[in-house]
Amino acid sequence: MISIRGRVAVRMERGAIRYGPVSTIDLDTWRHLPAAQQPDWPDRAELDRVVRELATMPPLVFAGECDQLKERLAAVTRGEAFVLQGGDCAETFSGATADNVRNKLKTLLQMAIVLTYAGRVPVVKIGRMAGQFAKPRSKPVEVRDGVELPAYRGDMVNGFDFTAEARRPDPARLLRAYHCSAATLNLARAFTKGGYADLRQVHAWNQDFVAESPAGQRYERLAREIDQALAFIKACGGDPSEFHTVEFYSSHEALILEYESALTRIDSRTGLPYDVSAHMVWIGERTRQLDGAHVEFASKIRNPIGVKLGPTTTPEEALALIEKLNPENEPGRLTLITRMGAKKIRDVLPPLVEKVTANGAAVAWVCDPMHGNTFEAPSGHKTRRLDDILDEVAGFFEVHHALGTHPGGIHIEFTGDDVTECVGGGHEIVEEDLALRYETTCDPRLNRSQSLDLAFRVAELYRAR
Ligand SMILES: O=C[C@H](O)[C@H](O)COP(=O)(O)O
Ligand SMILES: C=C(OP(=O)(O)O)C(=O)O
Repeated sequence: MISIRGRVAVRMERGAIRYGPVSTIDLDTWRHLPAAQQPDWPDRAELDRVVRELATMPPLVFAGECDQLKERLAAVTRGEAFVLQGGDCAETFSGATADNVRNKLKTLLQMAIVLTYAGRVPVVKIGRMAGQFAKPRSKPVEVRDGVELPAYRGDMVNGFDFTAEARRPDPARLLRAYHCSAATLNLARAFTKGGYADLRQVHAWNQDFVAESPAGQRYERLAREIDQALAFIKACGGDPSEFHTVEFYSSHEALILEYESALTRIDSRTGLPYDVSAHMVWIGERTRQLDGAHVEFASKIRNPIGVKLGPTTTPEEALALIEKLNPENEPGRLTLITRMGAKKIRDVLPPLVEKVTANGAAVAWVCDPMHGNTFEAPSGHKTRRLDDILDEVAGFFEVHHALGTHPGGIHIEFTGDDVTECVGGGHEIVEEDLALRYETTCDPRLNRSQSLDLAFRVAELYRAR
């Protein structure tokens, strides 16, 4: 049991340091509550051994970085910045390669540039990366040709192959998830701080297949305008090398509580607990029960937290979650990620936003236009239509516009590759194309040109407000 009792806290508040006693924080209270979507670990002793080992591992992120992200999200809450959160649906161990990480970052950087330049808004860049290795599932088992096996729950838990051996939950995978997260984050930090993300590289991110797509060509025109703007800044005596690095943050769904709990540490500056597996973690639609273990766990850590809200969420539930997760109403602490579906958003989002706003809750509103818009194509592939995704985003902007609240960002599943998992887009992918390059292990992701299509549309919507 990890607990901190009677410690002295040092809290940074608006630059001032405040000292005060921390009340008893028992970080294990989640263990007494029902935890949805947890694997049925066959070997408890092995799990305990792995958890003990994880607890000795260095942090993947620092508490101070989590606080910095919280400040950035506070700006989103005030309507001064926009969140771009995205990456894989499910990262895989074999996918933790230099090429994959670079391609995903390229997509994120290109989208962020479109939003910043065309949308005229500072963008907070958060990857669904370096830890997104666990998935909640609709059914605990999968049946193929009469054979029933445990569902694939992400590489952190079991293997994707449809064999009894692969599908057996294996605690050693928690350690591998940690190491893959470390390698991915290390590379992401190198790319974003070491010159690759330099604004003067805007053209370099647009090479390979995407350059030929209509979105890639549109991007190239925008990149040329940025060149001119940088030349202008230089001519005025400014220093374009100021745009040499970007801030990048990691995030994933805090699903497997043994893993998240083993990576929760007491910050030496403040005496407060942070989940150092990522800068931000979120609670999924399937695990956001108010009296459940995930909400309890998240209520104890000091990271910025996201909560997914699906179409059945009532305003009372949203308010209760806010009260539990952000009782001090700290701006930047809580992001509500709505995933309603294009057909429902215009009906179900307004009462939520109205009640939460009337309550004075400081939250960032982010739109996940992916998870409410999945359907099965005749070929059996799970897919999403880019048009539905764009429509949900448009509905999100309409609702916030009508209520005078800030549409604070988007949360999406994309890849840096030329996959064929979602239909539509400038390089029209039709249902018959899905089998060509369908590589996701769970939900369908936007490819790079579809992601750019989306970024241009979001930038237009943001500017039009
Ligand atoms: O990514 C989200 C969920 O894990 C996913 O939508 C569940 O998919 P399933 O319905 O195939 O289990
Ligand atoms: C499972 C996910 O979403 P949701 O909880 O909204 O279904 C996800 O984002 O991977």
